[in-house]
Amino acid sequence: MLQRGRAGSLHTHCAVPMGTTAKEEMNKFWAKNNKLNRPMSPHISIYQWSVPMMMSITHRGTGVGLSGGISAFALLALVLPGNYPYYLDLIHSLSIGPALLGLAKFGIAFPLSYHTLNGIRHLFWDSGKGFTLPEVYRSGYVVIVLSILTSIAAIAYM
Ligand code: HEM
Repeated sequence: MLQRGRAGSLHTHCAVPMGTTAKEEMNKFWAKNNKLNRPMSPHISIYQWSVPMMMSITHRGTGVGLSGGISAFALLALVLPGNYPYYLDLIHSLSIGPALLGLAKFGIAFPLSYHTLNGIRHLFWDSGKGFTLPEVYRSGYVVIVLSILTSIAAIAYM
């Protein structure tokens, strides 16, 4: 970089020698960490678990789960020979108990309702509001309770 010195004269300023690649720097970084037996960032084992943290992880988990589930459903619909009512009848013919069936339905309904409601919480945060710790907890509990209630309501209609 060209900089003007105190006396006003121009001189070049070279901060980093360009002798190494990013990969070499990373290798050096990890070799040093291993040699000094340093714990790996972000030190997952030393964090104290909290409700907002669990909810954040669950939002990502349900987002990825929904993406995978919907993609799998769409692909199966394309490649399987039968149609939807056929497979629905097939499931009915297995005579699965109501408890297991309810659990399976909850497993489908909950990720969708949780991700949608928590997504609305995220969009609300995007307005710049609701970031005090009590507000984060309060909106979190509202989302958890509403997700469970809407999932149970959806199961009743499934
Ligand atoms: C089947 C429907 C949906 C799928 C497959 C889906 C999938 C995903 C995925 C994969 C992510 C990224 C998660 C991460 O890496 O952290 C995500 C994030 C997000 N989703 Fe969804 N989503 C769906 C529905 C919704 C709905 C209905 C809403 C809102 C009403 C919503 C709001 C959000 C928001 C706000 C984020 C970003 C959260 C952040 O800032 O970290 N999503 N979603």
